[in-house]
Amino acid sequence: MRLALYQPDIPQNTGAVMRLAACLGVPLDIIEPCGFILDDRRLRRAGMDYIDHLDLARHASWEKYVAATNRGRLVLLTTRGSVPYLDFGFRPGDTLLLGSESAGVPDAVAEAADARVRIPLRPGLRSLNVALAAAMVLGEALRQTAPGGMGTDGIGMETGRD
Ligand SMILES: C[S@@+](CC[C@H](N)C(=O)[O-])C[C@H]1O[C@@H](n2cnc3c(N)ncnc32)[C@H](O)[C@@H]1O
Repeated sequence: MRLALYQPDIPQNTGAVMRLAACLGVPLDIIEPCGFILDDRRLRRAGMDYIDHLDLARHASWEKYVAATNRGRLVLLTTRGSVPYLDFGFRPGDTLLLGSESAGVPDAVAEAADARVRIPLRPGLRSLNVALAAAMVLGEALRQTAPGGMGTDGIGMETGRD
């Protein structure tokens, strides 16, 4: 299982996804350009020292990401997905791709995905924060594919920080 962020806009969100990926032992791909400088201090603050435990790959463009990665299925999280994520059968090699905060992903990227899943929301409400959407779907994907394997119990890194 991997996570991928398509052209993220908000460093605090990217920091939160980095922390999620580090804590659950899931590699993260960031598809640039980002709406901020990737070593932005706001991102460091959000990702804190968890960033140092992250398996991170950066890609200069969508085309370079597609060419460079040897991955399984690309599962796009999108509010326009046809399949509710709880009805989707995840596989261990899947990459969960999330869109940018401002615009999601372009049609060409959505069409290149092998599947498009959505988190059902109450009528009239647009979308979740990208990091929360990532956490919900990653939790379900790991529950299905790695029962009992959502990382080791690393409680108490004893850094004195949350
Ligand atoms: C703030 S949302 C993007 C909203 C954007 N205006 C759009 O139309 O896609 C950022 C990302 O979080 C994920 N996301 C948020 N809510 C979601 C939902 N209900 N179902 C699936 N993915 C969701 C998607 O990957 C989305 O591209």
